[in-house]
Amino acid sequence: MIIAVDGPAASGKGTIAKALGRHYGLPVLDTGLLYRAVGLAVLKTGGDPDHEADALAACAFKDGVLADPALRSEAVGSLASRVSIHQSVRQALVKRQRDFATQPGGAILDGRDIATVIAPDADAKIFVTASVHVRAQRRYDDAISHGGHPDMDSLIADIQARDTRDMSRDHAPLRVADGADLLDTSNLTIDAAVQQAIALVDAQLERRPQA
Ligand SMILES: Nc1ncnc2c1ncn2[C@@H]1O[C@H](COP(=O)(O)OP(=O)(O)O)[C@@H](O)[C@H]1O
Ligand SMILES: Nc1ccn([C@@H]2O[C@H](COP(=O)(O)OP(=O)(O)O)[C@@H](O)[C@H]2O)c(=O)n1
Repeated sequence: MIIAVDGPAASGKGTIAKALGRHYGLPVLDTGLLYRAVGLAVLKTGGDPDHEADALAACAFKDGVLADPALRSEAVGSLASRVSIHQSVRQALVKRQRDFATQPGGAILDGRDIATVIAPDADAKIFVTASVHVRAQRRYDDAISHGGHPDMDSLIADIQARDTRDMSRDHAPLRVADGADLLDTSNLTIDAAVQQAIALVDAQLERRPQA
């Protein structure tokens, strides 16, 4: 069984994907980390994230990089959204994601194009969203809890810039896939969002054609 969870930055898709993983006993891949690893590698090698050849050269990272806490920063998230517009970069990361998706027993993947490109035949598809303001507030609270000094206006601007880039790119733009259910978490606690996600997945699994 494959469950696809897509959505914009800080919508709560990672939190929901992990909770679904615990509920259904399935492994979870945060595919954003792959693009973040490419963004970080470009930064470290002094390349230009907007230059396709530089970004493609950065795709040959080792799996160990995915545990690097430096991947989690807002700056690397922004670099990730710049390298991810290149078709060759997306192509270089497809096999890793499909191998994970098709492992025996099933898997959950969260990202931007899981239900549209990576696993269009997924058994369940959820598109998680929330208002820009709520998403910026979540990033703000995260930064405060890690001892940071975030600026709300720049967080809002970063999220809006990332949404625009992710939704308007030519290859695998962020959009709600055919057959996906929308889950707006703006006014939901984490627990309520997870319960709704489980209910939506269960309902989609029920509707699956019987083999
Ligand atoms: N429904 C929710 N209500 C409040 N906070 C949430 C909710 N869902 C997620 N969060 C918090 O918002 C932040 C971003 O969530 P995350 O799941 O990492 O988003 P994404 O994977 O979409 O970027 C985290 O600190 C998470 O704990
Ligand atoms: N499947 C995916 C996952 C991420 N990405 C890109 O990688 C960036 C970072 O993704 P992420 O999921 O780590 O970002 P957050 O939602 O956690 O902020 C996104 O803004 C996208 O541009 C993508 O293009 N396709």
